Amino acid sequence: MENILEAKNLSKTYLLDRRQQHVLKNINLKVKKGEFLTVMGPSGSGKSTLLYNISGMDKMTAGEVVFTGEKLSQLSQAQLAEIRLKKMGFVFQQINLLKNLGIMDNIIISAYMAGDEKREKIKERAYQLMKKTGIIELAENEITQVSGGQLQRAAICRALINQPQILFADEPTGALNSSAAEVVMSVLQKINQEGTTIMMVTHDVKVAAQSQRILYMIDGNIEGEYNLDKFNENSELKERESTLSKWLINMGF
Ligand SMILES: Nc1ncnc2c1ncn2[C@@H]1O[C@H](COP(=O)(O)OP(=O)(O)OP(=O)(O)O)[C@@H](O)[C@H]1O
Repeated sequence: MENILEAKNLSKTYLLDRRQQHVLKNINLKVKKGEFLTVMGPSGSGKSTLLYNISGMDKMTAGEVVFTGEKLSQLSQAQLAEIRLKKMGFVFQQINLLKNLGIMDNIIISAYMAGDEKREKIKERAYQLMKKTGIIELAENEITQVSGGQLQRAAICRALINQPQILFADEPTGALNSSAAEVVMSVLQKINQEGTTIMMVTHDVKVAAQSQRILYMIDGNIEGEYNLDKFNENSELKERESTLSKWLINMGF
């Protein structure tokens, strides 16, 4: 399968109290088009930093990231912003929807600001996304009137409004109770099955077990990789979760 994203010797170093802290150490990885990839590892191992650097949200210290054939290091800030707006979607643990806008306006604002399309066309796409994520009845609500799980589904709609090729999700279920997390994960699986590549960070084994491949990071390195592809789509989540758990324990999780 074709790669959508590739990191080559990706490194990130922070200067902290005049000391260099190597948070990503020559990371090499490939993300295949259409796959659902998860990054796990202990707190502080560099998972979020990997997501931010591989998506061009943060500036890598060394190495290269190639996204749909383009080298991110060679792009200007404006070109990077354009790619992030139109080809990438982002979902975070903290759901940063704008408080003074309703659900619908929060979902459509980035597409509307991009200025390429008429509002009605964008709204039609937003309705389709809200239908898919089960929040259609909330379109006219204020964001203070809905639950955390519904808000996260609205955030997913916002992330998908420009039809990105890849969705980056940093702990998308981290702030949710288990039933809301389940719904959000079924939404992510559906989106993935429809063709959007997903790269996600999570601490939660049950959440990770719903993806296809898991990378395990320790101290800025990718120390292992586990493939859940051998399970077919209908296999029990419990079975996937239990074999993944065994592997993670071996990795020191
Ligand atoms: N802006 C920054 N400046 C300095 N150090 C940073 C910065 N961002 C992250 N770090 C450091 O980089 C390391 C990796 O952080 P990162 O957030 O990527 O880890 P993580 O694996 O996602 O952790 P967690 O699971 O706790 O979210 C940590 O030691 C962190 O303190």
